[in-house]
Amino acid sequence: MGLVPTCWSRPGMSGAHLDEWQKRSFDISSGSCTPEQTADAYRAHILSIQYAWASSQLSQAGMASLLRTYSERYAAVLDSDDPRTGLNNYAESALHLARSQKNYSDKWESSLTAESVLELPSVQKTIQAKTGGESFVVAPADINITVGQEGKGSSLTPPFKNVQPPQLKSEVKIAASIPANVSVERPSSHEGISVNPPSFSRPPAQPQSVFSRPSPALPHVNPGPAGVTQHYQSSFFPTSNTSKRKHFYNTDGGDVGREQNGSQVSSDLRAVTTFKTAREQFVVDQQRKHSHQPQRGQAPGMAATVKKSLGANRPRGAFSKFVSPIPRQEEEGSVASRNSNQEPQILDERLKNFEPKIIELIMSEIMDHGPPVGWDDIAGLEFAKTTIKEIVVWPMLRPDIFTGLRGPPKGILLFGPPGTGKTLIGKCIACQSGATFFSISASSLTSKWVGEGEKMVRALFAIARCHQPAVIFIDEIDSLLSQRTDGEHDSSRRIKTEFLVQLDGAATAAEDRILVVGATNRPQEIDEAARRRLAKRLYIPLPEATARRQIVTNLMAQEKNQLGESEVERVVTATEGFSGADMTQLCREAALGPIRSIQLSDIATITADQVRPIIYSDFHDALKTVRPSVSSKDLELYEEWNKTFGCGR
Ligand SMILES: Nc1ncnc2c1ncn2[C@@H]1O[C@H](COP(=O)(O)OP(=O)(O)OP(=O)(O)O)[C@@H](O)[C@H]1O
Ligand SMILES: [Mg+2]
Repeated sequence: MGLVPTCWSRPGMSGAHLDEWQKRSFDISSGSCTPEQTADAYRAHILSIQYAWASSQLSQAGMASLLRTYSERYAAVLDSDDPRTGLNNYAESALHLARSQKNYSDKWESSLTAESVLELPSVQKTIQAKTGGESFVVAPADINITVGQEGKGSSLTPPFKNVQPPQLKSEVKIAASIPANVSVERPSSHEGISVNPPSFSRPPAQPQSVFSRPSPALPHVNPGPAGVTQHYQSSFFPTSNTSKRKHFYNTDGGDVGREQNGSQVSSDLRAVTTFKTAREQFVVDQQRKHSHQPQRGQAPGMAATVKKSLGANRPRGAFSKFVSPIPRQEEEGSVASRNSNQEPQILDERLKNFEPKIIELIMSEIMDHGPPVGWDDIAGLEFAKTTIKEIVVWPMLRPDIFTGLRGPPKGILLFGPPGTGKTLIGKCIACQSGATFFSISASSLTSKWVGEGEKMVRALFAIARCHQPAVIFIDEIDSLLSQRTDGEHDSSRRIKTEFLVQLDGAATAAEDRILVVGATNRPQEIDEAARRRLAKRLYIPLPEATARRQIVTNLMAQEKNQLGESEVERVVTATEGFSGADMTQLCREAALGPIRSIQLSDIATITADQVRPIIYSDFHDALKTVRPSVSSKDLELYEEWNKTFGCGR
């Protein structure tokens, strides 16, 4: 006994100091002390250790080791039921208080009501001793029992005012459900008021847990009767039933959601612990991910169209989804729940025959973010815009009216010279139609694997069917649906065939609200079967004078300019044969005019306000470098094709 662990010693610790500690230890364990004295001495010893650690006389490791040693000895004195050596912490009265402790499915409620405290034999005994055998009834409400504050006087309510408290030394506050303002102190003797239930003060042989129970290895001492104030979170504390407690402690992440009896405690437990198993964390991440995905096809006019990446940008690191090549037995039963967490978009029965990889690839083609494009942003093209509104927007909004003969066509082809706004119209449809908008490029439907391409096309239409109303926009559709030739590769031929079947075949039901919008500047290369299926073929011509004026006015409105109406008119006249893209390019070039007029030496210091406005001469200069990109010969071809196949007036 009295051995000081070697970890106590550390450089700089004096020999005299060590002797002192050894002496104190010996005094405690010499056997000449009463249990109370021994307990007090151990407690003082523990405080000294903490003090020594706090004042840097003791290392962390040394302090922890000593605390462990002395806390155990201290606890042994408290718990021993031998009256010669211990304080019998598990005395009858303490067990009595703990008896009504509920199992861990309920919030723990102490039996320590005002009545029960008064009924305690030790309390009655004390009261009777002090009042000469008189007994009285006390209204429990708002009783403030503070027993045993040595030298501080009594704070008892009137009926107790003559009662002298027993000689107690410390205070234990029970923060459980004691009725208003009842605070009861704990005596150091087992004859006094003992309100600390055993499972509170020291659950025997409990492993380390997430609870705030002090650990012997930490600078908190074992909760004892004196000198230590404990605030227990009773609802987090497990029952004293060992088997249940064992189950409770052994509950791993997988059990958390499965607990039946322990739902209250487990939810509380989850509230206090931040630990999650990898699987739980994964489920939470997935839910978060999918909850962030906007509802598609719900809000017409919602902003935004940016094509999602085609999977290449998705993380492939440690956090990417691992798909085991062999389905595990135990997982098969929980496929539904797993799917509900991980792949909610693949729940549809109609998609069950498709590989998740393909579905994921197609889903990534859905546009749902990006700069909003409105109909007014498209200059001119009034006929095309009106027709598209008729075919796309209104039937999407009022499917009940657009039925039968009024039903929209299944396909539209936008054709015309480059840079005239075909892609812009596609973006506008994406924003304005309120439909799920798939922007598909030919490359995303082709695959190096034989047979994958057709599957992709089938999956595309199947997913679109699940997300109706849907618009499938295929820019540069000529690359996908060009004329079928004898020499072409078999796989690309099959993709085309599949596309035609899906577009107008048995696979497509009459009531399906799926519209394919194709755009091309090479309409003559489109396969004749595809041409027929893209029933509405709209010519998107070069902008007329009005449209060109609108483009210039719209773009100049965003910049500081000094263009008069007549000057704008001169620009419009000078740009005959320009496409919309050419007009945009011209305005960009003109906007650089004021910058070019700045001296090179000033460019670093000039403020934005000092840059002069755009003037007509800037356009004049720009017109020298920007030329129309569409030749008149090309235009004739478009006009010709429009006369033959187009649906315009
Ligand atoms: N009618 C228009 N109104 C306003 N801006 C237009 C118009 N047409 C073209 N533009 C401008 O030209 C740019 C290019 O247009 P867009 O990409 O729609 O051309 P396109 O018809 O798809 O060409 P391509 O056939 O080469 O794909 C647009 O971003 C826009 O700035
Ligand atoms: Mg385009």
